[in-house]
Amino acid sequence: MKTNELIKDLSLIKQTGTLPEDITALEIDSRAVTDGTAFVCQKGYTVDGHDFAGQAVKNGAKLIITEKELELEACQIIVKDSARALAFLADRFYGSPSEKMNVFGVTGTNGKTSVSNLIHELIRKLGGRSALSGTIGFDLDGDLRQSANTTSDLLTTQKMIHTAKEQGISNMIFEVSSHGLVEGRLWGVDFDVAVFTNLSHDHLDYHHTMEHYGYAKGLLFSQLGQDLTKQKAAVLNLDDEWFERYAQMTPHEVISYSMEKPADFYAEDIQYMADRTYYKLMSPEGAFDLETQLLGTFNVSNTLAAIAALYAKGYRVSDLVEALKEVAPVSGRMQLVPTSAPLSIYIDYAHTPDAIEKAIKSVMPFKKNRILFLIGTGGNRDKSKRPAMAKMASLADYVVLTTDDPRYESYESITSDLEKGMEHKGYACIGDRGEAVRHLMQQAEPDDIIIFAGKGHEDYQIIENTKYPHSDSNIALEVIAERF
Ligand SMILES: CC(=O)N[C@H]1[C@@H](OP(=O)(O)OP(=O)(O)OC[C@H]2O[C@@H](n3ccc(=O)[nH]c3=O)[C@H](O)[C@@H]2O)O[C@H](CO)[C@@H](O)[C@@H]1O[C@H](C)C(=O)N[C@@H](C)C(=O)N[C@H](CCC(=O)O)C(=O)O
Ligand SMILES: Nc1ncnc2c1ncn2[C@@H]1O[C@H](COP(=O)(O)OP(=O)(O)OP(=O)(O)O)[C@@H](O)[C@H]1O
Repeated sequence: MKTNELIKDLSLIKQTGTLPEDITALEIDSRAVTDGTAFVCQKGYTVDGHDFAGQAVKNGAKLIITEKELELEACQIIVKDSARALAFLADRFYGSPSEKMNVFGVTGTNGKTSVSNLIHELIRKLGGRSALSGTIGFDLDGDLRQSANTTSDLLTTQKMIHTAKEQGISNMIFEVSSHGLVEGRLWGVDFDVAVFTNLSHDHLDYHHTMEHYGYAKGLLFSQLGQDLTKQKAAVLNLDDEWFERYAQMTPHEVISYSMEKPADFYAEDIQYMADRTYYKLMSPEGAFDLETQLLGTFNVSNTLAAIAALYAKGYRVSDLVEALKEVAPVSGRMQLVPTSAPLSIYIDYAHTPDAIEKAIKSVMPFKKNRILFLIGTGGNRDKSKRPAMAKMASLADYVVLTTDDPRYESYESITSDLEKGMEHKGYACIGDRGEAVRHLMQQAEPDDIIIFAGKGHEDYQIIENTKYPHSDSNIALEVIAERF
């Protein structure tokens, strides 16, 4: 791209050296720089990209965008704020791709992956093409690639939208974390529909207060912007106390959904089965009998959110209801493990108090014997939620308290924090997750319902800084083979 074109209108303090005529790429990581790249220095919390500008030049960078003048051979553009400069440059370099696509953002404490995946799969079942970025990776219309974060850094985000657009995909779904919003990783993304699932205790090691956490999530709704000529909408959960505040953050249409009261989309006569859920969907286009393979109360809410989001972009409710029957559960979210043993095993990703409560309550309607529940928490992360998680786990008849990526924290430190919240004596503390799963399966009796929570789709345990292979379901099936 012509460098003059790239930096035209960029707010800059000064330029040193001669501007290269063209640049071949835009990067923020010196390790990715190749000949002819423009390198934008970004400050992290632990390291500062300005310290890698020299490395970037060695690797071929011809232009450095920096907040301070550096002792370097390459041309430098000095800006006041390099994060804002990056938002401008990435949007310009990739030709504002989000403006030419239908972009959906899904935020909330729980349900982001589930709702994003539902929107993505519904579009595809109805003949459209869609890309999805989130915890599970970057899914380019069925081609899954790895990504490091739920919400990727700003440059990766723009690259993903550009890649999807280049491949003729016209829909892009983002799972949006509060970290990503606060750090401006989505600056420049022109969202069409912003969806809110719910807000409850999580990530207080990062946000410190629920007020700040709630504010952070709200940034997505203000990011719908003020251009009322575009068909945009906020899809908000009427059952959550943040509904009103988020509605106030946007002048665009608000579409409500609820499991508890009349809303634009709401559920009546819900029936929970071990492998299906049925309800009557009340919608602006009338009432529909809805059937889904997704399980649990929270998935009723998630399906309502996804249907409302697509309705906002003109999809017919009847088509969505029909397509939903075929959509499979997201990997590791109340996923039934096939077994011939006379009991039910679910793998779930619940790792907040609210999600744990909902996971256990969702199997209660078809409980015949006991509910056995295994939960761990990560080491060196939000410790304040641990007792609250165990308090909710106490809803189960028998609980195993363990770890979920202990990192550098001792097993004992994690399980003793959890133990503080237990409300009955039917539990065991076993730090090693593999042993914990084994122990729980040794207790299992016919007709029990077993839930392994916290790991979901993940197939590893992080101990210190190493990932070890781990699968709750494989261990459970091994014990079943020995015992049943
Ligand atoms: C370990 C850690 O705390 N990392 C945070 C920290 O990064 P950092 O200090 O290591 O700096 P960096 O951003 O890696 O590096 C700064 C710059 O130097 C550059 N660099 C670095 C090294 C090098 O050799 N060359 C080089 O050019 C980097 O490319 C970057 O441009 O500061 C950055 C802010 O500028 C954060 O974005 C980053 O969060 C990382 C990405 C992270 O994983 N954060 C987690 C908490 C997170 O965001 N999680 C949410 C999930 C939430 C949920 O579960 O719902 C998510 O969205 O994934
Ligand atoms: N709408 C919901 N309300 C409460 N709990 C939910 C909801 N949807 C899912 N859950 C629970 O939260 C767990 C994680 O679901 P999901 O991955 O969809 O959420 P998430 O917001 O993407 O979480 P993360 O960002 O940690 O991946 C599920 O396994 C389930 O236990």
